[in-house]
Amino acid sequence: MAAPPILLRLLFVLNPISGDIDKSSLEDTITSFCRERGRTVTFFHTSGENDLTKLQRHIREHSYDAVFAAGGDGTVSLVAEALTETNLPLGILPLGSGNGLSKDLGIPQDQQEALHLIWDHQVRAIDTLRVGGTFCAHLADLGFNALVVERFCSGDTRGPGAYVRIAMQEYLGYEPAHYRIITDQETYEGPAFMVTVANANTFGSNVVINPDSRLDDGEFEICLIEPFPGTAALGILYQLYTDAFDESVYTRRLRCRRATIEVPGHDQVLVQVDGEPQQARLPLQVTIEPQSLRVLLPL
Ligand SMILES: Nc1ncnc2c1ncn2[C@@H]1O[C@H](COP(=O)(O)OP(=O)(O)OP(=O)(O)O)[C@@H](O)[C@H]1O
Repeated sequence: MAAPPILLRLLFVLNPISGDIDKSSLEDTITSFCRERGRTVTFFHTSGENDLTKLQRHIREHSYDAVFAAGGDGTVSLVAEALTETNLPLGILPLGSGNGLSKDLGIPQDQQEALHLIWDHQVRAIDTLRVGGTFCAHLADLGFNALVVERFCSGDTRGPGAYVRIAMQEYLGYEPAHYRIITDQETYEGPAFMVTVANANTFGSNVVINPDSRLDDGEFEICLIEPFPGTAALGILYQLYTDAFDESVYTRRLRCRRATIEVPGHDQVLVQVDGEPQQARLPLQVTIEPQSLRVLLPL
C-alpha cells in the first residue's frame, strides 16, 4: 500500500472555550512541535458565531494538506462539515469535555501523542450523517439526553461534573415522548426515554450507546431506551458502561440507511447533534453519506 502523502501545511482550528481547558500556551506548543519537523502551521480561532461559513471561506482561500480540530465534539463536527466540500483529512486534538468521536476513533487523548498524528498516521474514510439537515459525525439524540445537553450548554460550567448534576436534576420529573420511527427496514412506534441516532459508538461520558458498530459500514443505528421503572435505572446504567446495551429488556436498536422520525402531535422537537442542542422541524429525516470524511488515525 502506498504511504500517505506528507502533510506539510497544517491548519489548526482552536476553540478557546472547549472543555474549560486553559489553552494559553497551546499555540506555542503546536508551533514549535511543527517547526522542528518542517511543517507550517496556521491557527483559526472559533468565535461561536458563523464559524462554519468563516472556516469554509478560509479553507477555500488557502492551501492546506490537513486540518486539525483542537476542541471537543462540537469543534470536530464543525471542522468535519467544513471539510466535506474538500478532500482534506481531518486531524483531532481532543480538547473538549467529552471528546466522544476521538475516543471512538482510538485517537490518543494525550496532547503530545495526538500531535504525532501529523506524521505517523493512516487515513480512513468514515460515514457522516445529516439529521434534519444538520451535519453529524458522531451521535445525535432526542429525548432525555438532548434535554440534559441543552441545559448543560445554557449553563456556565462545562466539565463532566456539571453534566451529571443536571442529569440527576432532570431525571426525576422527566416525561418520555411517543415516537414513530420509519426506517428503510422497519417501523417502530411507542414511547422512549431517549432515541439516539448513532453513527459512532460511545458518548464522551464513556456510555456505550451503540456497541460493535463500524463508522464506515454505510449504515447507522437508532438506539432506543424505552421508559423503565426507577428500580431498573442502575442496571441500565451498568449495561451502558459495560458494552451491554442490547441485554436490557428496555433497549432496542434499529439498523438502517435512512429514517424518518415523527413525534405525533408535535411539529418540532429538541435534538442534540454532536453535542449541540437545537429545535428541529418534524418529521426529522436522517440520511447517511457513506465514507464521506477522511480522518487521520494512529497506525
Ligand atoms: N470563542 C467562542 N466563544 C464562545 N463559544 C464558542 C467559541 N468558539 C466556539 N464556541 C462554542 O463551543 C461549542 C463547541 O464546544 P466543543 O464541543 O468543542 O467543546 P465541549 O462542549 O467542551 O466538548 P465536548 O463536546 O467534547 O463535550 C459550540 O457551541 C460553539 O458555538
